[in-house]
Amino acid sequence: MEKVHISTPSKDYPVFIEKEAIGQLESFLKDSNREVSKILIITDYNVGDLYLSKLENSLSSFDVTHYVVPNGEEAKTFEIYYSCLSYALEQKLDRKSYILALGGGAVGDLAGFVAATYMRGIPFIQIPTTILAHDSAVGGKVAINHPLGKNMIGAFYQPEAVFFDLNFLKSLPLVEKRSGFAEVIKHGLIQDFSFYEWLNKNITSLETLTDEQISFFLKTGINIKGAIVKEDEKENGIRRFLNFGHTLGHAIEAEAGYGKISHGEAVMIGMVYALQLSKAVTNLSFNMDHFKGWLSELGYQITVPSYLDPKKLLARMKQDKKSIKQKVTFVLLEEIGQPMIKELCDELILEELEHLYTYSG
Ligand SMILES: NC(=O)c1ccc[n+]([C@@H]2O[C@H](COP(=O)([O-])OP(=O)(O)OC[C@H]3O[C@@H](n4cnc5c(N)ncnc54)[C@H](O)[C@@H]3O)[C@@H](O)[C@H]2O)c1
Ligand SMILES: O=C(O)C(=O)C[C@@H](O)[C@H](O)[C@H](O)COP(=O)(O)O
Ligand SMILES: [Zn+2]
Repeated sequence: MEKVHISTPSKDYPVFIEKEAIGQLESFLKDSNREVSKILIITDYNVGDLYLSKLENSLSSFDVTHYVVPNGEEAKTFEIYYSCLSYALEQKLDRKSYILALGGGAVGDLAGFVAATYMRGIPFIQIPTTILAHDSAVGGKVAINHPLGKNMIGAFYQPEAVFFDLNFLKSLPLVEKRSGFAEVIKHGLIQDFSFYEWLNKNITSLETLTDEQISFFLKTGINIKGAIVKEDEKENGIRRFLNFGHTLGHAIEAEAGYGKISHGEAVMIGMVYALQLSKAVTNLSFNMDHFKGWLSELGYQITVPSYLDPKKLLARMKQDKKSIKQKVTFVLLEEIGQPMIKELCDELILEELEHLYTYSG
């Protein structure tokens, strides 16, 4: 079984990446060092319909229950978080119980936060089912949203393991592939020029991705993220680079209403913006026309929807977790693969934002 090892100050854990990876889950849990009193699987309606019974059947020697939450961002609310905790209490989960997050990043973020806070923390395992979740399932950021900001209520809480079963990706709709692939491109842009070049050269359509391509870019992305999280688990320094494109991306998601524009698509607009800002601030040398042409080929919409007011987006960006005293801080690039952190003035932020309303791909 292919394995990436994640090492952080709070926990070391394996990420298994393979077709039929969940076939190994039961033996992982039966490891003599573990005592598993009960398992709660948290999933959403879409993923539950597709894969819940398969997962439950693979865990027949354990006492397993499940809780199904709404699809997508609707799962990352205080009400759903509270309902998961109530269900866990009703089912008498204890400190030897495991929570399994079966789904994309929304389920992973929610279930991880439930695990982090139930009885002050019980073990959990990520079972990602989207391309995007190569990012969200690794690194231990777990959270729910608040109407005033994305992921504002959360924790750093690492899973015991990640089981990335590549067969689950077969049912992923094109829009979700596009959302997830944005974070793959992010990993190349911030840390590895040759990986970015490989993606740019080899991935010309998201409809015809091969298993080999998917497996390669997921592993490379996870390795890039793992190396950063190893150095800076709690985001005091270089982990902020993983937020490339998110300053505007999160503002767009919140301002449009969670779930209206997918996380990856919002982050992609945010990355185009951050690249534009980098050109203005760091003299980044990068062929934007070529980049935007590639994104159009892949079907990305890279303009800010006209119904979003730039001043409201600026106000949202001031609430970003990287902002201190309402000064907006961006991840910029000096070169592809060389990120830096820079606080920018409101005038430049708004001036460059205007360009994103007019560009057509
Ligand atoms: N914690 C982190 O480090 C981190 C990193 C990146 C993103 N995120 C968060 O992740 C979330 C986005 O995650 P996502 O893009 O995986 O989306 P998601 O979990 O919202 O899933 C997207 C949609 O795809 C469906 N789906 C999931 N897997 C499927 C499958 N295999 N087949 C068919 N349909 C499937 C879901 O039901 C949902 O409708 C955002 O909330 C974002 O903030 C967190
Ligand atoms: O792992 C990280 O660190 C990231 O920033 C990864 C991002 O892709 C992800 O969307 C994360 O949830 C954003 O975190 P936030 O702290 O800005 O909410
Ligand atoms: Zn993200």
